Amino acid sequence: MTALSCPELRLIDGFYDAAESAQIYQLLHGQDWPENRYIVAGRQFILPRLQTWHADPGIRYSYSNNLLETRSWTPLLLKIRVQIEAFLQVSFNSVLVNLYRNGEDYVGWHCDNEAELGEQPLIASLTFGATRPLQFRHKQTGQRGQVLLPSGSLLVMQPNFQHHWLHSIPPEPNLMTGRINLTFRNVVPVSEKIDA
Ligand SMILES: O=C(O)CCC(=O)C(=O)O
Ligand SMILES: [Fe+2]
Repeated sequence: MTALSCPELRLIDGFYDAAESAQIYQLLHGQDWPENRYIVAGRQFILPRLQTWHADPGIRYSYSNNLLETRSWTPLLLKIRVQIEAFLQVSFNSVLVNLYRNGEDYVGWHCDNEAELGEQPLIASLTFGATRPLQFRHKQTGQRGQVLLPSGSLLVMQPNFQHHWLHSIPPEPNLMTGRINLTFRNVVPVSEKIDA
């Protein structure tokens, strides 16, 4: 199965050309990466990748706030954000940066459907460095597929993708090179629940 059989995914290959992508990879790789061990409620978690989270002032995201400090935008991340926003005609206020140091790093099956992303979470996902497959699996039917994400590609996850499908980047033990992924998101403040 290819991405074409998942109508909620749209892949734009070569959004950045090879030279630009290699340069962006190097610049992002050189940023300061935090420790991937976290203690939450007395338990230690080890993320099988490195992450940073960048957002506009005042934007809180429970997933990241449990694990990650919120950083401000770097000039490079801001430049990419502006380019993606102009292309998609959508605005984003945050980005999660994932570094898969080699094929041992991965992300397990999940969907990005936190309440803070709103009912219709469109996510723009950029890849720099090694090509890895994004696998997807239908929540009800179990139907599966994958799409290869080359360096410089932009994958648009349409809102219904998170409603109907789980996704993962599986480990690939023989892969020695790194991959950096940016997922641009729009976090909407969730109003406090008021008990009657
Ligand atoms: O690395 C990728 O392509 C996907 C990352 C992802 O699913 C996430 O950060 O939520
Ligand atoms: Fe995800």
